Amino acid sequence: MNFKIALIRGDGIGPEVVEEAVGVLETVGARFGHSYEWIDVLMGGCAYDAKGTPYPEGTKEACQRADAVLLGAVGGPKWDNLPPALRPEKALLAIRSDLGLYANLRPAALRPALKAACPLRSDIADKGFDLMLLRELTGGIYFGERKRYQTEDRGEEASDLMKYSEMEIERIGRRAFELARLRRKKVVSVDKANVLETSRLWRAVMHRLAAEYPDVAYSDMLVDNCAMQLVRDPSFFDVLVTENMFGDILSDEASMLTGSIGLLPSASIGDRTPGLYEPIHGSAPDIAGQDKANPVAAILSAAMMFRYSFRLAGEAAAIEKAVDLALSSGCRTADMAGSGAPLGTREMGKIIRGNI
Ligand SMILES: NC(=O)c1ccc[n+]([C@@H]2O[C@H](COP(=O)([O-])OP(=O)(O)OC[C@H]3O[C@@H](n4cnc5c(N)ncnc54)[C@H](O)[C@@H]3O)[C@@H](O)[C@H]2O)c1
Ligand SMILES: CC(C)[C@H](C(=O)O)[C@@H](O)C(=O)O
Ligand SMILES: [Mg+2]
Repeated sequence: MNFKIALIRGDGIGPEVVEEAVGVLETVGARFGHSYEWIDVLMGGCAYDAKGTPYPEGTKEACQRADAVLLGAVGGPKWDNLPPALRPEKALLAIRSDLGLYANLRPAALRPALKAACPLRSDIADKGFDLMLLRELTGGIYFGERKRYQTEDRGEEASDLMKYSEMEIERIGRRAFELARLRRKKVVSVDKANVLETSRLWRAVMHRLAAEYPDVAYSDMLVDNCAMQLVRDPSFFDVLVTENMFGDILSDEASMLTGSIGLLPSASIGDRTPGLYEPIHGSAPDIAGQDKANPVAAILSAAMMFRYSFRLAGEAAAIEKAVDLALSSGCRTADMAGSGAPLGTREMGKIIRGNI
């Protein structure tokens, strides 16, 4: 088959890890008989530098015309003092929203070769874990009205509005139950219903849905407790569904249990639009341009593209096996190397390609 893939290489380590993911896609293409049309799309700080805006005209349309989008990361200190509307992160939120990508799948699994890298107690690490964090991606506090104004007697004041509709909660909730049916049939919904009204609505909708999926075990959990339960024993979780900001924070936490944030991929999916695939990590300005970044998260994002956009599970599994083989033969980038000698980004990518 021929796939049209939009590439948003982005900033910092973004271009470095996307390059390795593209190499892996090419290798999988050669092995399984697929070809690609690559469409380079400008977005983020690099787009601001080139065009004066992080989200140039035509970026959205180019992504809409593609079969899938692969993104590295955007942002970095160079652009941190721009006005909010010109910040690279604003473009990231815009593309997610414009493509209707409300469901963000962030799998966090302890890869067999990395048990020793897991910071949890050894008896817990030995059990392993494999959870799917499902993050609502186009609503909540990320998209509510923001204000900043001067008061008469309290100095400056700022507010960010957190808002959710039943429709937004129901569609992500259904995704959670459907995903759980393909896994271990367990959903934990994470909220802050002891304080937030949005969470009380979230919980009410989830309970209504749970009644429609009696074959799936359902429970609620408060987000502070969830942060603790994740580091106590992540094997408790199968599908964890939560709102936008809680999902952002909990997924970085979960990543470290797998050994490094450089390992975790994500898929952002809507109803009828191309999916967007990206590592959960950022542009890592501290290591950018040094051939130090771990390309595995981007490479596993390419595997998710095969699984969720192209519905080709064999190709996805081939990539995942190639990553596991590299890890079990001791290949480690600096973020995972401990006191051992680390491999560079390009070398790691080359070994994974060779394993396919
Ligand atoms: N999807 C995205 O585009 C995205 C996601 C998160 C952060 N960001 C942006 O990235 C910039 C930096 O953010 P941050 O420093 O808070 O988070 P970050 O994820 O970029 O980096 C956090 C730490 O993890 C390390 N790290 C991240 N990815 C790695 C990899 N693949 N291999 C090895 N080490 C890795 C970094 O070196 C750093 O020490 C900010 O501008 C932020 O807004 C973008
Ligand atoms: C860069 C930032 C806007 C983004 C988010 O918060 O969604 C990032 O942290 C992520 O996890 O993809
Ligand atoms: Mg994040």
